[in-house]
Amino acid sequence: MAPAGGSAAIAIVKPPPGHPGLSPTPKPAAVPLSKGDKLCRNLQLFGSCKYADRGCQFSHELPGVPSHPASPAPSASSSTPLSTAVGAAVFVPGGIAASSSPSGGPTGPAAETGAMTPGGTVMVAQAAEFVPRRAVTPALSEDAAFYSATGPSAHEAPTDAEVGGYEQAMEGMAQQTQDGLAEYYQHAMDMGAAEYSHQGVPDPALAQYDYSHALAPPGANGGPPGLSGVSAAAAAAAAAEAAYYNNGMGSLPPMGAMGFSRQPLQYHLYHPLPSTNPRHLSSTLPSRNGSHSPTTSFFLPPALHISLTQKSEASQATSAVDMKLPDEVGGYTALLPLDRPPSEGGSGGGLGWNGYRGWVYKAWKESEGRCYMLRRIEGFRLQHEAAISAVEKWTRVRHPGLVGVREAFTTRSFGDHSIVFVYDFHPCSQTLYEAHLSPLATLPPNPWSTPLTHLYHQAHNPAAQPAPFRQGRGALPGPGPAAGLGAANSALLPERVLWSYVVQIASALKCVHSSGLAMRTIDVSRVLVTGKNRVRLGGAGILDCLTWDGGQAIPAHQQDDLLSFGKLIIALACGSNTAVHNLPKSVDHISRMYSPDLKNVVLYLLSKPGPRKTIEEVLVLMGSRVVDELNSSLVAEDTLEHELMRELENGRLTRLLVKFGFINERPEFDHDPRWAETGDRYLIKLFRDYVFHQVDEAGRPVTDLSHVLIALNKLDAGVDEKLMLVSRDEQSCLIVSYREIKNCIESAFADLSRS
Ligand SMILES: Nc1ncnc2c1ncn2[C@@H]1O[C@H](COP(=O)(O)OP(=O)(O)OP(=O)(O)O)[C@@H](O)[C@H]1O
Repeated sequence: MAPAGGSAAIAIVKPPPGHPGLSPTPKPAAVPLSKGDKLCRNLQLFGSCKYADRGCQFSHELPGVPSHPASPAPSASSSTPLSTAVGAAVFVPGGIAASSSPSGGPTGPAAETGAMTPGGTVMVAQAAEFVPRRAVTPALSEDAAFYSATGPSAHEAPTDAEVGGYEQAMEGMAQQTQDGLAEYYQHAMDMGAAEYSHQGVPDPALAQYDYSHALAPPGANGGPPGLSGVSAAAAAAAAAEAAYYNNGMGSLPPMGAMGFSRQPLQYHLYHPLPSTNPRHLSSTLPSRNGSHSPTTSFFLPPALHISLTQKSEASQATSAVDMKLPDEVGGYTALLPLDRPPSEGGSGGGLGWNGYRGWVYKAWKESEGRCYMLRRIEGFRLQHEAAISAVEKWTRVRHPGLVGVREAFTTRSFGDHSIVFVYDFHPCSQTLYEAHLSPLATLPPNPWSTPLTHLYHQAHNPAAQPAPFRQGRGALPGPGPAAGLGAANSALLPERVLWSYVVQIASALKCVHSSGLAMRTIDVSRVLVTGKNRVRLGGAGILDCLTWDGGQAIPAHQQDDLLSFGKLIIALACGSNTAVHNLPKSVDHISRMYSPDLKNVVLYLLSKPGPRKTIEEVLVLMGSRVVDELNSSLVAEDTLEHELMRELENGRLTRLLVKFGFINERPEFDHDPRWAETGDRYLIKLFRDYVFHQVDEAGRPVTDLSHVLIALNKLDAGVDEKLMLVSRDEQSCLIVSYREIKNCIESAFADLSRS
């Protein structure tokens, strides 16, 4: 297309050979120009510069174009769009113009000077490339090589400058990405760091026992010395994997040889810790009326979620090192020691069992797929077969305040004569001593617990003490140690918590004593704290077995239980295990710091044994405290609460059933024998049949308790759900909602009550 020339408002110029629109070859480096030689950018961008005559120092002369092109003569063509005007510049899209001519550029006179951009501006051959101010990355800077997303083609070998610029740009990007990731992973590792220290990594405290020699030397598992536990485990797993594949697919080596060790879960990936941002936090806090916001009420509260996950992990925990323990003991496998060494506040396999040393393990019962706690009494030789039968009685005692007893057996699997007592396992539990009295009571609950609760607490209040159950001491302000009583812990146990413990222990003792047994292990190092303010008596049946006397001394042992109970309260109230040695001072401390009720209970428990001194009497003495405790929210999220809830529910349903009975068993009401058969009452009668008198196709009675409970609960709630009631002769059928039936019952009962 050859323009006529002359009348065109803007001359068509030939794009320069090196223009990126014509050729993918790199742009030659710009020749340095003086200010006066540089083309004004206004001219490039807008086609004119209004400061051209008012001091703009840049050049306004387009090469080959008069500095002030003659104004086009007013003509019809002046109103014609530029692109269609005769002689108008031809729009040359970048990249394709190159193919318009075999010579590599558009032809014609106008092509000599410049090309028109879509904006109608002129691109000039020697114009300096416009570089936006934001373009600061090396790849986009003036000196950088031209970057093509597809990379240089084979016939266009990139120059060193291009390669350098590109690499520099990529390195910059990679560095940024790496920094970001490194920061992210560092954060993640920080959050999970404590987790690693307890999972799959030997607890250093265990090293001082017999297990120490079993610790793998640095680098023994293929990793370099000093390799962290996690990466060492990963290396071991990788080595095992390599061995597996090198062996040929499918020839799996035995598990032990593979040495796979379980990787700790990254909880923060599944359940991010709640935001500490006050704006976000407010949405997770209960509202003023105590209810949670609708957005959060669908989910478990974070603390509960973490605690449950923590307990689950503690149950699954295994040791990454060989503890030199038997593979199997009486059907229990995967033994894991739970004793804490004295350096961590435990007795570390103390001689507290009538002079015998006791050890505690978590173990799995393969046949049940459940976890249990084994307490092994080392070096004990059973003299009387009957002694072990004493444990059988204990297996029948079930109480939420007692660590359940499962069985007992003798074994030589440990290389000696041992007797093993099997109990329910309560993950993440501590003894009362560890929780409240140990000078090291700020340590985590036990070596195999995951520390997420601590992270949670730290995230919210870094200054707060970490352990989940330690809300009593350390966190709350108190008057300080009980002076002169050898107090091991500085803060006062709140009375509310103390009463909670006392009531729970008394309730468990009552159950034990009324079963004709005696605990004999009421001591701060035998009572377990298994949840928030939840305690359970542990070690049941052991002393019965070790000091077998045919059960003759049970009454005396029951009296001892009461005495020990009093001593335990003193120890907790005074914050010291030795406070009981200075009774007058201890009682004085209690009367100053706690209510008179508590002092009375303690004095009663410490009084002389006698036939009239019983646990029932203690409960009477506690009086309203027992009721308070049952209504208390302190025992939330635990068995006791669930049992209480069930009681409440039963009570509610019982009231409902009583109403039913009243209504249906009153044929004589109002001198109308058909009262219960007519009006709204007929509906109730049909509903009673629906709930209690279901029959199958053959007319046989169906006794489905869950159907009864579900129907009664829906009735109690008065839901809108509809149900179909059918008469016994199947001649009438009614569709009503639970709400309507509830209203009928209420009004019928009200009629009865009025009569
Ligand atoms: N039933 C149980 N379930 C879960 N863990 C338990 C159970 N019983 C005890 N433990 C754990 O075992 C640890 C040691 O308990 P133990 O009763 O042996 O205390 P101790 O102070 O070491 O006494 P001793 O060594 O004299 O027997 C406790 O810290 C507790 O975490």
